[in-house]
Amino acid sequence: MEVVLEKKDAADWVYRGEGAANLVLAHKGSSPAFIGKVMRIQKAPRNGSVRSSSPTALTMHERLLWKDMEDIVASSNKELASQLFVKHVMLPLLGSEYVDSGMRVPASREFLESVEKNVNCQRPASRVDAAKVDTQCDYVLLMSDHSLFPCGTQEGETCISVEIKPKCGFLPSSKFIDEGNAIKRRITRFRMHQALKLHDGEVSEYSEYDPLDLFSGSKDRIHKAIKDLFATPQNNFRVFLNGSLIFGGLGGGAKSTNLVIGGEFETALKGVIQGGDGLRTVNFLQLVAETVHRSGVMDQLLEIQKLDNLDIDGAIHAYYDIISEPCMVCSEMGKDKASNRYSSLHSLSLDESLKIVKDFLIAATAKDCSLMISFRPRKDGSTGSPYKNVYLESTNQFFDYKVYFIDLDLKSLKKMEEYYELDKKIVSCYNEMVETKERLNKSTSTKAFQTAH
Ligand SMILES: O=P(O)(O)O[C@@H]1[C@@H](OP(=O)(O)O)[C@H](OP(=O)(O)O)[C@H](O)[C@H](OP(=O)(O)O)[C@H]1OP(=O)(O)O
Ligand SMILES: Nc1ncnc2c1ncn2[C@@H]1O[C@H](COP(=O)(O)OP(=O)(O)OP(=O)(O)O)[C@@H](O)[C@H]1O
Ligand SMILES: [Zn+2]
Repeated sequence: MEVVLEKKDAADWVYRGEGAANLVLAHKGSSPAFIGKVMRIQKAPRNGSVRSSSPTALTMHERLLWKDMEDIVASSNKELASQLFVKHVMLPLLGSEYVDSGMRVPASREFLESVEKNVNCQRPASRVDAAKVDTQCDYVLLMSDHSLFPCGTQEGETCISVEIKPKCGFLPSSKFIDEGNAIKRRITRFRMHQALKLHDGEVSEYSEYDPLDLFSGSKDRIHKAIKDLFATPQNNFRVFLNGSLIFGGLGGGAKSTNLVIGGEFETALKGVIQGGDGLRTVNFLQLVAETVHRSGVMDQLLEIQKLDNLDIDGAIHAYYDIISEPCMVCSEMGKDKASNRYSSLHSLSLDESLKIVKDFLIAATAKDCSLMISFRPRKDGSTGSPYKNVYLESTNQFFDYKVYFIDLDLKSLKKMEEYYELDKKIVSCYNEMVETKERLNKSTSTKAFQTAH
């Protein structure tokens, strides 16, 4: 018999977190079907103009784009299309070991309304203002709670997990990058985006994190990346202890609320990570770095991110050909310049254009997903664990670990124009910041020269 979540079930679900598109709840009841699970509920923007990850159902052009994936094309709504995208596109690319495409469970409108009422007070105000639970949607997505080990932890056992949103880990080298955007070949999108986020008040300080370190394959650089993420977690780094947030911001968004800070974190690590006061955090960050390095997952993710090999500066032209509209980028650029530079893209076959944009969107998902790495200390002498293990030399401890990717949602085709616009904004804001800095440095050194003479 199919289970339908009813109003009475709402009390069993507690707030876990959210992103721009989904609200995530964890099960705290005793229903065997739901123990160790989280529920992902689709949100709807309060004001129609707020970005949404996909339209109600796939558009005609999206159906064309995904034509090789029959059931994605046939899906009647965005949640189903997105779930099938995870299952049929992202899972084979990333590996079934690392991806859980979840299960759809019917939910009544009363259940969704009740859940929303229960958790609203815990949600960051900015998220509440931006979107509400989509009560039109009659399904939720049930997935394993990746901040726990399945079958629960045995008595006295603890599970600590880290959630990392690594963002894009490579510098684009496409020949279609305009000279005005040449900086993109030298500075990562994440680092440039920090300038815009700072300017717009989305973050309060500039993160030192550089995705190139995390994706470098070098143990030392990965360690640096983890330390930088810890210093400025924004929405890129969180830690959970037995499913409860112990470090980082709740509710996603770069400017999150309920930020748990370092001192409390050191205390929370007692019993999991050995070491005297002040050392447990250091040891934990080492454990995370060692595991990222050892697991090799960043290489797998990088390969998929690199499906974007033309950059938005190239892919946008293929997009306009797919939607059969005049290319806005070429129009703005003027005929002569554009026809020289982008004619090769505009003379591709439809299938070639489709491949470019499809790969770009798959890469966009891989650039926006997060990974959850969970650890549990191994008992002395225990063998036969189904999990991989990692040794933390500084504390002489062994840990079981597992890695999962989360938030592998399908990006909508319509976003191509937004990507192009945002990219321009990011580059221009970064260039402005650099120019202002140079001007300030110049005037400081002139003043210093004048004072000295
Ligand atoms: O464009 P970006 O790099 O800012 O990424 C967006 C994320 O912002 P971030 O910079 O990571 O804080 C953004 O995250 P936040 O809302 O800032 O937590 C979303 O993940 C968004 O995806 P979608 O609209 O939900 O499909 C993301 O949009 P996509 O670009 O992945 O479509
Ligand atoms: N399977 C899971 N197990 C444990 N925690 C999860 C799981 N899925 C999501 N979460 C938690 O819920 C939060 C929000 O989930 P998710 O990133 O999927 O939301 P989203 O709205 O799709 O994000 P985005 O803003 O990137 O579009 C995550 O940051 C994570 O902390
Ligand atoms: Zn063009």
